[in-house]
Amino acid sequence: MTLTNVLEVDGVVKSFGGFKALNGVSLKVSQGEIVGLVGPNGCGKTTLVNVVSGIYSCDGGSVRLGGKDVTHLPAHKRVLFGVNRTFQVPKPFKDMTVQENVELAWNFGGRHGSLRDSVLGTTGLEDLKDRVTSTLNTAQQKRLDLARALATNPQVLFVDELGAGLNPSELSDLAEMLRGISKLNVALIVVEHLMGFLEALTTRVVVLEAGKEIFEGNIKDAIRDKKVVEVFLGG
Ligand SMILES: Nc1ncnc2c1ncn2[C@@H]1O[C@H](COP(=O)(O)OP(=O)(O)OP(=O)(O)O)[C@@H](O)[C@H]1O
Repeated sequence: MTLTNVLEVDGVVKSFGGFKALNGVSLKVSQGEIVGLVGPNGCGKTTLVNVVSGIYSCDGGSVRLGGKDVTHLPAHKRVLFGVNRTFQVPKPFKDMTVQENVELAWNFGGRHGSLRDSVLGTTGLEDLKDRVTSTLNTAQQKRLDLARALATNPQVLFVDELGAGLNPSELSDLAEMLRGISKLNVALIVVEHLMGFLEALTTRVVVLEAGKEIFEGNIKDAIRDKKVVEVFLGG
């Protein structure tokens, strides 16, 4: 079976002043794949999410979505080419209900696709759809962030530290939810520090350090890799 690359990031560079937060990072992800993106604090994970989703422009390299070069498109246009992301700190419209937030995201995403009607079910928010968002707890707000991103019908979805602060039972529900989303042919790039969570979820991890990729492969091999161990444990 030939897998289609829905995301192709090639040699991306991003600088802040004289500091290179990303220094030639490449990444290919195929339809429905779940890839872990890991590395120590400040290695460039969120910057990569911001560059691919179009929040930041890049200073070199290219980003292709579904074969289309989107390197110079702003975030709101890239959404229409099938990329979206969640945020480490969710920022829903707090005075709106859960359903209204999802509707707004669906409008923003160009009103495409069939996910709109199923996202509340997929993210376990059906019973909360009429709740004003400010009354949701942290785990529920994170699920709403996921629902809003899904409502734009992404082919590629970055999930940025969605597991942080969740208890083991909430983490297990989240893993199940993400597996369900990948079965809808959405490619997931999961940014996470929780290695156990990633081991149960991903087929492949990419490890960044100081803006460069230092490992790509199976997580079992990653935790035995000399360079990876050095980066995480200082040797
Ligand atoms: N807007 C910005 N302006 C200046 N420096 C930035 C900016 N955004 C990120 N950086 C710097 O770029 C580097 C990479 O940051 P980034 O947030 O991508 O790391 P990260 O791997 O996501 O870290 P964490 O695991 O802590 O979330 C850091 O040194 C950070 O301070």
